[in-house]
Amino acid sequence: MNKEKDIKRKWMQLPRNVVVGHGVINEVADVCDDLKLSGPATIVTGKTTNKIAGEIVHDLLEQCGRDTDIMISKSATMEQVEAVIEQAVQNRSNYLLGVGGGKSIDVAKLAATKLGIPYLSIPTAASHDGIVSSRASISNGEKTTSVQANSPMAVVADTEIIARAPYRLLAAGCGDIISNYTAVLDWELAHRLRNVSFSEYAAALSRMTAKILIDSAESIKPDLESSARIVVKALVSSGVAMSTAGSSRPASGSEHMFSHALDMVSPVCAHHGEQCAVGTIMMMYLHGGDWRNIREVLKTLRVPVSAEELGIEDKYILEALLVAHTIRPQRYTILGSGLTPSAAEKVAKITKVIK
Ligand SMILES: NC(=O)C1=CN([C@@H]2O[C@H](COP(=O)(O)OP(=O)(O)OC[C@H]3O[C@@H](n4cnc5c(N)ncnc54)[C@H](O)[C@@H]3O)[C@@H](O)[C@H]2O)C=CC1
Ligand SMILES: O=C(CO)COP(=O)(O)O
Ligand SMILES: [Zn+2]
Repeated sequence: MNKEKDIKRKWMQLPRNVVVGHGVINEVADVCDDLKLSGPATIVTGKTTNKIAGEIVHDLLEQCGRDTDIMISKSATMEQVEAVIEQAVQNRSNYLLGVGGGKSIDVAKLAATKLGIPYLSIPTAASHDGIVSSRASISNGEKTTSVQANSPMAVVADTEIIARAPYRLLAAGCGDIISNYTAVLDWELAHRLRNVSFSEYAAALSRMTAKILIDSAESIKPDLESSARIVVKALVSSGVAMSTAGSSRPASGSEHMFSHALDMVSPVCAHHGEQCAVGTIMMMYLHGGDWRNIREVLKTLRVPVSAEELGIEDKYILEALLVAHTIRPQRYTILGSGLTPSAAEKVAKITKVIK
């Protein structure tokens, strides 16, 4: 047998340009020129983020003679993806620009992928690591699924804009990064118990990103552009880990399943990264790891560490813990085939997530 034929093939998609810094939004037309993007474009943004950056991007492109349209997306659902596709086809758009939080970027990402056109990722907050990744987290009304999508052709992360966003969003981004620890532990477990394919490089990059962020925790503070820069770099690095793996596995495990479950069961939700952070404390306890240290670092960063701080009732934390394993049944994690009600209460109480 020819052993060379057994070597797995891999196709990694990464952005061509990653532009990070003060005022870089002003370079958006140059980035489009560099990528040879021409013709009409559609900006996918949110109601708030349109005022913060969507309109700026629109005006900058129009000033350069680029016909640009704005579409306000309300949520990260298939419906919104279809609506963007319809508008982009009507406008004969040659490329999209996702401007805003994780939801606008994910909608632009999946719509561009389905249309077979490029897109740019222009985050207005460092709240999630989907800025760079080749995955889109889309809800079908019941569950959030992680869909394979194209990586952005370019990322334009203006740290001046990002630093002006509420600190809570930056803290949420830190939570999303710190959750890499339990995500990788779950991935290793699935590799050992279920023979799930595993990438040492993606896992090491993901863990290293979380470690660098934790080591920088003391210097991450509100209203500091240098803090926004630290977190953006970590989010880019974590997204590259996902793109390297061709899966969200390096950055999404049981703690993310808990967060997605909370989105389903709780009438009130906190930010994605905040919910993942609380999930990380509990899943680290289940893994037998140093959950107390994770909790302390999150407190230093002013990331919520309890149901009360999330603004979510204890009963929904318990409900989410009980259904989290059903969110992605194919994704094996420390939750296995589910927790019993008494185990769920125990983990949430011991880790001080509920009283
Ligand atoms: N595709 C991927 O690999 C990943 C996807 N995600 C997804 O991303 C989403 C979470 O991202 P988020 O940004 O937390 O959610 P989001 O898009 O809902 O934004 C959170 C809030 O922040 C506001 N906001 C954004 N920038 C602002 C600014 N500069 N000033 C004031 N307000 C601002 C938005 O208007 C929104 O109300 C989830 O749907 C999650 O599943 C998260 C991580 C990775
Ligand atoms: O949020 C993610 C990584 O931070 C990845 O998204 P999923 O949990 O939808 O796979
Ligand atoms: Zn996440």
